[in-house]
Amino acid sequence: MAKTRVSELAKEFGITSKEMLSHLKDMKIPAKSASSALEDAYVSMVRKKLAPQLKAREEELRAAQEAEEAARRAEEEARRAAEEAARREVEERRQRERAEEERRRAEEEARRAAEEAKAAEEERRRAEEAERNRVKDTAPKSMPKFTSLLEQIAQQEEVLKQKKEEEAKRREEDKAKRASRPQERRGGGRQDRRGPAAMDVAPSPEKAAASNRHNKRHHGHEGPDEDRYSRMARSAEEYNRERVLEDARASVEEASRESTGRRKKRKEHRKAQAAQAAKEQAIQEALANDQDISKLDVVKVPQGATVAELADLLDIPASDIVKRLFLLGTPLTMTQSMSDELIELVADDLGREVKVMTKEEENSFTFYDDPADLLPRAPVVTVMGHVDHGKTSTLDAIRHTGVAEGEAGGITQHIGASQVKINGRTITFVDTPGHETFTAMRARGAKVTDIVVLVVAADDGVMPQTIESINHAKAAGVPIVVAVNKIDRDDANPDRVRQELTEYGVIPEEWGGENMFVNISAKKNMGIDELLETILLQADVLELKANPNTFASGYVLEAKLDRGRGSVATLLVNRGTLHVGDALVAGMSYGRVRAMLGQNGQPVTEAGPSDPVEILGLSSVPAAGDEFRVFQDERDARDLAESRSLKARIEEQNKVKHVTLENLFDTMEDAEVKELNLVVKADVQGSIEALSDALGKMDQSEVRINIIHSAVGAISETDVILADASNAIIIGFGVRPEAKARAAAERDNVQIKCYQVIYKAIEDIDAARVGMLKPTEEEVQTGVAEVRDTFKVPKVGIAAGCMVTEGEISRDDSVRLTRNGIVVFDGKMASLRRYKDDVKSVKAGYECGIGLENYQDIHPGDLIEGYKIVQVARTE
Ligand SMILES: Nc1nc2c(ncn2[C@@H]2O[C@H](COP(=O)(O)OP(=O)(O)OP(=O)(O)O)[C@@H](O)[C@H]2O)c(=O)[nH]1
Repeated sequence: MAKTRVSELAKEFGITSKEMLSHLKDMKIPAKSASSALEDAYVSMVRKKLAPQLKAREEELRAAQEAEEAARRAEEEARRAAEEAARREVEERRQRERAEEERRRAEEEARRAAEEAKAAEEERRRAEEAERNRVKDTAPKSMPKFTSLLEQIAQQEEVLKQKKEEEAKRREEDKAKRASRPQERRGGGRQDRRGPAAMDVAPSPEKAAASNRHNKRHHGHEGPDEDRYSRMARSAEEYNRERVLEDARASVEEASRESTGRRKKRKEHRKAQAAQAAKEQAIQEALANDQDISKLDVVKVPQGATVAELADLLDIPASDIVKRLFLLGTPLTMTQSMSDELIELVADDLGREVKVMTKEEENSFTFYDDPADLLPRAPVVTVMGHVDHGKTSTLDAIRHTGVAEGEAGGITQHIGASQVKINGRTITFVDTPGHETFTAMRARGAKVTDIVVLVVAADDGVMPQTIESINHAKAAGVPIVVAVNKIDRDDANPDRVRQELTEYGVIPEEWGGENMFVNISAKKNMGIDELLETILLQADVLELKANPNTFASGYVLEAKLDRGRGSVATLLVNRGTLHVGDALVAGMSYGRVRAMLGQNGQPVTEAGPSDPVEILGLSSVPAAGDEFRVFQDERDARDLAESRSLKARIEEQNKVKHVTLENLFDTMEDAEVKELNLVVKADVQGSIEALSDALGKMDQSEVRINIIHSAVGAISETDVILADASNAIIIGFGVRPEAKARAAAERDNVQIKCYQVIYKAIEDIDAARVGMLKPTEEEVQTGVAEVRDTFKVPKVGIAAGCMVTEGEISRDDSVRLTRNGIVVFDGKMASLRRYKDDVKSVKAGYECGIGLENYQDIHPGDLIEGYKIVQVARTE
């Protein structure tokens, strides 16, 4: 039940605190600034409300990320494709060049081979010719025979030559073929080179160079013997690769420049956010540990501080602030209080950091837990529902203790909350059913309930308090589990209950809603286990956790003054573990835990998160809903409690003096309003709350009822002194005045009224209120006199000689002079005389002289009516 800051919540949704504040405003959730603490109820409300938005945002982010990723991938792909295309282009060009070169070389070779063959043929023919000529010259008789032999040789040579030519031609064709198929040749090069044609022809110098180049390239360096074409091809390849790479890089850079800019901005924004968050965290941690946040250059400013107070806190001349306010268009004087926004604006303008502390924040604690320290805790449940729908019976069935039948005395101990175990798990129930307590606690900032069990009688359906309960639970953002009760009754109609509840947004899960429903009969003990299991299911959804290994904190559920045991308070721990002997502060009370009792009155030594426990040992009686916190040092606890009491007293005193522009007119009008001041003392806080609730509902337009002080405990002498000083009545519930108080009341004439039942007190107060109503004014005629004559009286003017005909006219009556039924004068008498004597009154049947104040125009025959304004008490 730790609170969550607006900034944390905003972070969770990935939005700015400002955006979150605007959402909160829309949802009518009170939050002043980024560091305002929010109740869990509000937090869950916000989470619920903003969940779709969060989801949408996540989607958006994911889509953006995906788009970015896709763009990046596309860029990469494009870059790779461009590189590949460039590489392929270079490769192809190189292949084309190589093929061209090969072809050219093959042609050259063929041409040279043909020339060589031609030259050799020429040579041979020339040698043959010479030989023939020589043989011819020296030939014997057998020459013809020899000649035919030569001819035969020549023929054979001719055949050989033809064969050679054919062979050369075939080789040429082969080469040409090989040149046009470089890949194939490379692939099967070895075989080809080993082939018969290759064996015949010695490798050409070009071929050797090419093979050299191949080897050298392979070894990563180039030699002077590298041929021109391969050099050209290589540099072309390099040039192309460089150019393509450069282009690709440029386009990648161009494409990513925009997103880099965005990334940079986002990074800066995140950095600023992180710094802000770190600072807020530091402030909150410091506050949580009661450290001085001024070390962080942050000034704590109480909410509603005046211009002068703010100046004082910031240690600057007030005129500086007044000037800034003027420029901001909100001129205020030194003693006027400032809104949170104004305080923050002005401080910001001054380059200062402030933390506006709400009263709640001043009195509440903020704790930080490492998520690793959090352990599951039991859910805390409040049972609500319409009167007589079976709240008590349900709780009773759950606890099997017979509370409903034995409320008057069946239970040994009643500490305000109880725990049940089911399937080895615990559930804590707040004992006081009904939304009044729930809301009263919530109004004090105490968030004790995790789950509401709404009991609806199946025979009665949705009733006014059912709706109220739903509204209260919803306002607090607490999930509702519906227990449809009394299903044992013949006229039970659980489906109708489900149907009716849908109208109020409570929709069963099986109908697509969010609420779990269980049919039960508290009386017949049916469905109770299922209800408990459902509560646990709901609790699982909530993932309730707390850190048990720290100093305890939580809320006061109920507190009272016990005759024998002193101040007794039921606490619900929501964090840490409470031990006997711990020093703690609860509201304005402090003390050491002298003893701790569990739900059945058994002594316990410690209480962990979600455990209710009754403690003894506090200095005074805290109020229900007060937050409590354990301190390491009792002195710190006492100091805090005392400073809180002092502050409360000062505030009480200052209350009447506070005038702001907003309440100025009210206060002026209030001068007409009567006040009935009360000092209320009671045995339990609940009675005080019930009374103030009832008083709040009375018509206070004419008589304002102020409870100037209320507390649990006997009526003391100080109460009487306070009542005397403030003209108040003392009301006591279940308490009596101490002897000294009684004596003081008698001495100071202070009324003390003691009651046992609340409605009687309310009746009396209402009677007193009516008694104090401004009486109505009524005119009462006193007498009538007829003007018979007029006289001139020296120094007075005209006086009328009259005869009183009706009643009795007195000197201090108001008079009306009428002529022919028309009022010509309405005012006071200047004189009333009989003969020469001034008289107090004149009765009917007597003559008298009447002078009117500042009026001379009196005629015989006029009537003078005497009248009085009397105040008549009202009966409402
Ligand atoms: N038939 C039947 N009667 C029930 C059941 N549960 C409660 N009742 C009766 O309903 C009446 C009201 O029950 P309570 O438990 O006092 O109801 P409640 O809501 O606590 O009432 P308040 O405290 O007055 O608001 C009692 O007479 C119970 O006996 C049930 O399951 N079946």
